[in-house]
Amino acid sequence: MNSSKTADATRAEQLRRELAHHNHRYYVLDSPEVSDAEYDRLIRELQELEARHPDLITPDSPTQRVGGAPAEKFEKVVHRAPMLSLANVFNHEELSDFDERIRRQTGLAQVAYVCEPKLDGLAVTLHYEHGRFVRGATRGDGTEGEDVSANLRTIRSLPMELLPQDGVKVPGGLEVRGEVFISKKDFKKLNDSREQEGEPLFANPRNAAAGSLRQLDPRITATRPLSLYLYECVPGEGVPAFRSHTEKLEYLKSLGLPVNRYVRVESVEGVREQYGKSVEGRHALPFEVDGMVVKVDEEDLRQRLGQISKSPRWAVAYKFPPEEEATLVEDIQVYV
Ligand SMILES: CC(C)(C)c1nc(N2CCN(c3ncccn3)CC2)c2cc(C(N)=O)c(N)nc2n1
Repeated sequence: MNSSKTADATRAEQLRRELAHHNHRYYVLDSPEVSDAEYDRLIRELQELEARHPDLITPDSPTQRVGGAPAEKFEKVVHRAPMLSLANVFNHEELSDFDERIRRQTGLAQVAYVCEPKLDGLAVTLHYEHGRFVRGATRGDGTEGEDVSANLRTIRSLPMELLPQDGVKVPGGLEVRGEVFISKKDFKKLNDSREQEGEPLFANPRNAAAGSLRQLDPRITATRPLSLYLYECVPGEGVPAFRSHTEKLEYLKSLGLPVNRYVRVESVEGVREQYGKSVEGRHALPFEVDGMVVKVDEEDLRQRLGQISKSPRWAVAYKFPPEEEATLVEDIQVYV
């Protein structure tokens, strides 16, 4: 390479690193260090360098998020480890049954549970190799999903390259799972703009997220305000063995991955209390939820409990009652 080309290559690599850092600050930590104008200036400088030297373009460049031509169809992907389902509990008594069965099977007087908002989105699995995002898929039937990598790349909070914080070592291979969703604020903006354009409105954020992620044309997906939170990490070479779920979530955060901050560790009494608060508090959350996911925190307890067919014995979805407007419709039907 001649000197100016080498200089350009060095500058392009430096810009990619800077932009990945600012992307993490803005979309994952929600605390930008630079203005949007400054961020756009950096992106434009990288785009100009890549236009001058197309061979400098790397797949994880922030300029590659906006996706290429549409695919004919989605490729099928078989999940290396099945994506499990969740048994539902609907009331305190069923929650107590869940807790009592675990205490009986483990001989423990008390169990620590992690409570996570149950995001009303769709489950995905993401693969990173040597820290680079290489592929992502929908959950599908738990065994086989669809490769939606090009669409996932458009999600700004999905790092194209892991950003290890405070000296964490990046594993050779990493598979993480989480939920793609659209926040309430972004959903309203999306439907308002569709109304302006005379386009059909989305019924709810979950449908909008599912429809956007399953677009064959990633350029359309890139116009949709998709968000992502990760909550699971599949065991793999170079991936530490975690003592608890909370430790696992800290690890995901330390790699620059977005993790929901509304997560708490509670005793079963605390879960009950948290559930009561969340039924009321769900309207204050920035995203739609249809319950809480209650998970045993300790990894060794999970191992001892295992799973029944497709659902873990160590986690349940603690569902909220359907929204009041649903009952209103029933009343009208009864009245009619
Ligand atoms: C890893 C385990 C199995 C414990 C797990 N599984 C989940 N799900 C399974 C069933 N899923 C599913 N999806 C479609 C059809 C049937 N099951 C949808 C994801 C979780 C979903 C959420 C969420 N929504 O916020 C969450 N915070 N944690 C989860 N944790």
